Amino acid sequence: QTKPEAILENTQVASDKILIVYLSRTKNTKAVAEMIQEQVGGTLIEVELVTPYPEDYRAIVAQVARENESGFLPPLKTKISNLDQYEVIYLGFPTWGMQLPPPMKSFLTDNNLSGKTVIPFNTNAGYGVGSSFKTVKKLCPKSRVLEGFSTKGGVERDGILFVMEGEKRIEVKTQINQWLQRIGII
Ligand SMILES: Cc1cc2nc3c(=O)[nH]c(=O)nc-3n(C[C@H](O)[C@H](O)[C@H](O)COP(=O)(O)O)c2cc1C
Repeated sequence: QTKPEAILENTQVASDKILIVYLSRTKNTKAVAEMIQEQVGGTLIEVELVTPYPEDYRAIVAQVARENESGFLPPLKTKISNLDQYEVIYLGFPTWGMQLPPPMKSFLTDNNLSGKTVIPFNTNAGYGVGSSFKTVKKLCPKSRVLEGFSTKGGVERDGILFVMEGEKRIEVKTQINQWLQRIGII
C-alpha cells in the first residue's frame, strides 16, 4: 500500500519524461499499457527476450517455474538507451507463477531506476499479483514506488486469451482512471 507521502504532488509530468514498459504474452497487459498511455502520454516499450518463450502454455509454465526456482534472468533484446530522460516509469506485467515474471526481473536488474518514480501495473488470471509488486519494490530500492494497479486478464490455462474488449475494456478504463486520480497522477 502506498503511504500518503508517496503521492505525487506535481501531477503534470511532461509526456517525454514518461516511459511505459510492459511484458505481455496474450496482449492483456499490453492493452492496459495502451489505456494508461491514453491517459498520461509517454513512450510505450515492450520487453522482448533474446530467446522468446515457447508458444505452448504448459511449456512456458514449466520454464518459468524453473527460472523462478533458479533465479535465472533471461537476457533481453529490449535496451533503453535514453533512460536518463525519464522521470516516471510505468512497469506492466502479468502474474506468472504468483511472481514477477523473470523478464521483468531482468529488466529491473539491467536498468537502474534510482531516483525515479516507479508505478507497477498487472493483469492476472484472478489469483492476484502474488509477490510481484513486492519484488518491484525490492528491485527498485532507491525509487519512489507508487500504489500499483491490477485487474483480471485472461485465463490461458482454460483457453481464455485476450479479454480487454467490450464491457471489460470500458470497466478497466474506468478503474485505471480512478487509480490514476487516487495516486495523484491526473
Ligand atoms: C507462465 C504463466 C504463468 C501464469 N501464472 C499465473 C499465476 O500464478 N496467477 C495468475 O493469476 N495468473 C497466472 N497466469 C495468467 C496470466 O497472468 C493472465 O492470463 C494475464 O492476463 C496474461 O497477461 P498477458 O495477456 O499480458 O500475457 C499465468 C500465465 C502464464 C503464461
